[in-house]
Amino acid sequence: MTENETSNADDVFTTNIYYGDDADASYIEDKTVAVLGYGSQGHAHALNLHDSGVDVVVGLREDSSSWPQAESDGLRVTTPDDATAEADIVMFLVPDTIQPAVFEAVEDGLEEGNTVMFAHGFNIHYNQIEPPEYVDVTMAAPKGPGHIVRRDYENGGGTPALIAVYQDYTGAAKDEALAYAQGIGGTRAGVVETTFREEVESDLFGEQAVLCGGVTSLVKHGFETLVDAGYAPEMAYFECLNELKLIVDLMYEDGIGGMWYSVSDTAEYGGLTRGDRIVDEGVRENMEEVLEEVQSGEFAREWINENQAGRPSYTQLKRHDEEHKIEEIGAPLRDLFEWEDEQSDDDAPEVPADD
Ligand SMILES: NC(=O)C1=CN([C@@H]2O[C@H](COP(=O)(O)OP(=O)(O)OC[C@H]3O[C@@H](n4cnc5c(N)ncnc54)[C@H](OP(=O)(O)O)[C@@H]3O)[C@@H](O)[C@H]2O)C=CC1
Ligand SMILES: CC[C@](O)(C(C)=O)C(=O)O
Ligand SMILES: [Mg+2]
Ligand SMILES: [Mg+2]
Repeated sequence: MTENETSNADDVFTTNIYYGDDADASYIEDKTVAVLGYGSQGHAHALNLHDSGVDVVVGLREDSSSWPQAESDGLRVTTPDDATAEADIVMFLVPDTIQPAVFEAVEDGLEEGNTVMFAHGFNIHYNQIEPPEYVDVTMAAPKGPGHIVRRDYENGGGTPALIAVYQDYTGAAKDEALAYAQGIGGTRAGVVETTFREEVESDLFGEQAVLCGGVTSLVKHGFETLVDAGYAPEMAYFECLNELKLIVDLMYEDGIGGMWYSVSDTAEYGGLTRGDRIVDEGVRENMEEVLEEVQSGEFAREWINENQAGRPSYTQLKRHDEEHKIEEIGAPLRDLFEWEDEQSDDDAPEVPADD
């Protein structure tokens, strides 16, 4: 299939989107990729690329807790600066707030024509990292959590991804980024070409307003409304959190219409008449405010300062969230799912007790 060649896609798509054969693996197959970090995205990129036949070296600090795991997964591991020195492509997959320091530590190992890559453009867009002019700077950003990027790939599928070029020193930056996105499984689902600015702003907005912030707030408000009115927390958990996954699965598979088709007419009428009263114009205005904070750099400054101060608000908010009744009731309910044992562990992220 070539660019934009899907059923009636040409009439609908507004941007370049790439699939399977649009990517040319030769742009990456003779190269060594250093994946710095072996967390959520790091393990997925490293393992997917390795399984796609790419030479991968993982870069980790010497006392890293991820080091033994990466080695037992069959990967070569060394320090970030050694990995950078031997690699043609260096993908930064340590946390955003750590990346500037790691970049500074490895920068001397970058050679002319190498590529510096990101899965999120925060540090480039907000000027926290300034790469030298003699390298390419690109992005391959999966639109999904790393553990799902790995799971999708292993199951023969893929997670959609974005590619972007910030600096094209070699003239091959885009082709190489697309080949990388193919290597991690992105072209199996669709790879959208964008810019660093668009990726950063849409990603931060999406995770704050809808995917992580908005949805958890909606779930907790629904749960609290039922529990405060005297309903059993177990029932409120199944109604407002567990079933959300099942409803979203239907939207994922067949769109919003597919979900309405499967639920009852009563649910459909109730949802169509009440939904906009819950998420109303005020919520829309709040979303616009959140987007504005992202676009102006206000959120980025706040997050950078929060880290410089040792994360006081983050730590407190996280603790508060972990202590919510919905978490207390949810854990034993999930433990008692009869299929829990078979489904666990290889593909489920381990949630540490604390960090
Ligand atoms: N999480 C996701 O699914 C997504 C993330 N992204 C982007 O991908 C990038 C990586 O994010 P994510 O995968 O969440 O990161 P993680 O928090 O999962 O990264 C953890 C990894 O970074 C290493 N690390 C942590 N601190 C340091 C340090 N001080 N020095 C060296 N290594 C360190 C850890 O090793 P150690 O064992 O040594 O602590 C571990 O290997 C970010 O740019 C993020 O925005 C993009 C799309 C989705
Ligand atoms: C939705 C959160 C995310 O942007 C992601 C998994 O895509 C992230 O930064 O982790
Ligand atoms: Mg994201
Ligand atoms: Mg993000």
